[in-house]
Amino acid sequence: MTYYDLAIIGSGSGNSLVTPYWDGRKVAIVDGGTFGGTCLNVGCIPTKMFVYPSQLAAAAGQAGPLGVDLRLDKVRWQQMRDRIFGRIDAISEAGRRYRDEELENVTLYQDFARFTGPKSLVTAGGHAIEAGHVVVAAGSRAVLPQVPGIDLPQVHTSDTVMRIDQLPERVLVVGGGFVAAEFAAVFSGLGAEVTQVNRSAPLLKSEDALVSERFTEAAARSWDLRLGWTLSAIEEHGTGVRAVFAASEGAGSQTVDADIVLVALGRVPNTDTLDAAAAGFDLTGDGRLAVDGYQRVLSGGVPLPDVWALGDISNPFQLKHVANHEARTVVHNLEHPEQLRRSDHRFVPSAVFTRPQIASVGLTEQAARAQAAGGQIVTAVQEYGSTAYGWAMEDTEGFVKLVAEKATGRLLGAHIMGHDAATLIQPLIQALTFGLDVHSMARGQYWIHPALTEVVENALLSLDLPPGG
Ligand SMILES: Cc1cc2nc3c(=O)[nH]c(=O)nc-3n(C[C@H](O)[C@H](O)[C@H](O)COP(=O)(O)OP(=O)(O)OC[C@H]3O[C@@H](n4cnc5c(N)ncnc54)[C@H](O)[C@@H]3O)c2cc1C
Ligand SMILES: NC(=O)c1ccc[n+]([C@@H]2O[C@H](COP(=O)([O-])OP(=O)(O)OC[C@H]3O[C@@H](n4cnc5c(N)ncnc54)[C@H](O)[C@@H]3O)[C@@H](O)[C@H]2O)c1
Repeated sequence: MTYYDLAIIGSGSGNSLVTPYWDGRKVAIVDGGTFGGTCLNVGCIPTKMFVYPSQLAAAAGQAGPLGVDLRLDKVRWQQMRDRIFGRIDAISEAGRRYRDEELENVTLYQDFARFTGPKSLVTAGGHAIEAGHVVVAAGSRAVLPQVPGIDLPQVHTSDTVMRIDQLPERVLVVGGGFVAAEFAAVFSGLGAEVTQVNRSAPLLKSEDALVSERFTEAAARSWDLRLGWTLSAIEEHGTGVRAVFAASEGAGSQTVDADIVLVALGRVPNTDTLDAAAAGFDLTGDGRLAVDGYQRVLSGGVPLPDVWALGDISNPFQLKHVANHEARTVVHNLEHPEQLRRSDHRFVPSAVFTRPQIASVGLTEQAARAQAAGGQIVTAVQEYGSTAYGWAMEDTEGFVKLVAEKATGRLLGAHIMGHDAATLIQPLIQALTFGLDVHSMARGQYWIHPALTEVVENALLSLDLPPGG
């Protein structure tokens, strides 16, 4: 049994916990996967590095109405892939080497581990570890449905699909969430024939209903979209596969032939492989580690001393900026046990880097109405096409939707679909977070003319609020 002052399970967001405070103290980092975790190696970063060139390629099909005839000559997939992973793999390896070889006080165990007690672990290789403080940052993994053929080499998750050797001609995307939306857009933008099949309608159903509805329509215009079908089997067919789907309601089946299949049916926290329940940690109904507002792991509803968790293993958001925020909370709390700080989960934004892009923060209209308890909710929808920059783009899809409380003029939620939505939403995140009311936001500052941000200004002005509200 080796004793450490701090043991961190997971080198994704967990890696940022090794601050100078730990110099001269013994730290163990345990990770059986690729150093740097999901976001760096198989998540946010490589996906967006594919999204950008795919957008450039897709622009060829969008320029015609503006009087510019573009043609997509060729996509050099291998060069694109190698540029992306040439950069990412080097960052991962440099991070691993720094922790493993250069920091004297840190020991890196490149192995999976499971708990034998609240502050003791054993690695798969048999190393027993005990620690004064434990931080669980072991993330989540992709769900695979147990259907015949799921193990075929043509079947991928987001972990493997970005490393394939050539751009497939036909891609089948199964699922209707964030991962499915992003990869369907990437592959179709690059010229592959994409079929997306989802169990239910509409797509992206955690979004505001108008966003889900309009994105589903946009997706159906861009690729072959089939809703209401559940994957039941995959079989080899020539060099590719044939996937069989059963009608989600009623009888009937259909098949889709493709070169590869991307399965994107959600992610589950890695608490099972950690033996978290055996160590006495409380789990939420969906299998996450239960934590309090200070990121302390609970046992029997009570925070365990010096055991912390952060990121996908414990929060329901499954977003990197949330994991980073929680890591900052844990860094502070480890270093200042007398002045614990809470994580702030009030206004967690998200963006889906699909085509068109989507971003949201705060309450959807449906959630706001459910919570209103008699108070009146107002909404406004402003089309990009109603502003000068929207005219420049000849935009027909983009819009900003705002949700506010009538009596107070308080903004409750913002939802954007269209060009640069993830960037355009930032002032609205700021307004929600710092409690800026709608009128002050709209009229208390300049809005650059004729920037696309005018669509946000006009959406704020369109809300039917009392004067000054
Ligand atoms: C395709 C894709 C795209 C995404 N895009 C975005 C995006 O654009 N924006 C965004 O905000 N979020 C995005 N996300 C989500 C984001 O990647 C995650 O929320 C974030 O990486 C979670 O960080 P984490 O530190 O909690 O876990 P991770 O980064 O997953 O780290 C957990 C680590 O723990 C290790 N581990 C697991 N079990 C054990 C064990 N028993 N013993 C030892 N080690 C273990 C794993 O090997 C892993 O390295 C995306 C995710 C995916 C899959
Ligand atoms: N841009 C981003 O921030 C970004 C991008 C990608 C992923 N992520 C994160 O990664 C997580 C995982 O993404 P995801 O797209 O895999 O999950 P998701 O939760 O977004 O979507 C899962 C989809 O699969 C469907 N589904 C679930 N089980 C099913 C089953 N048995 N049969 C058929 N359909 C089923 C759901 O209805 C849903 O449409 C997300 O929660 C997201 O937070 C974020």
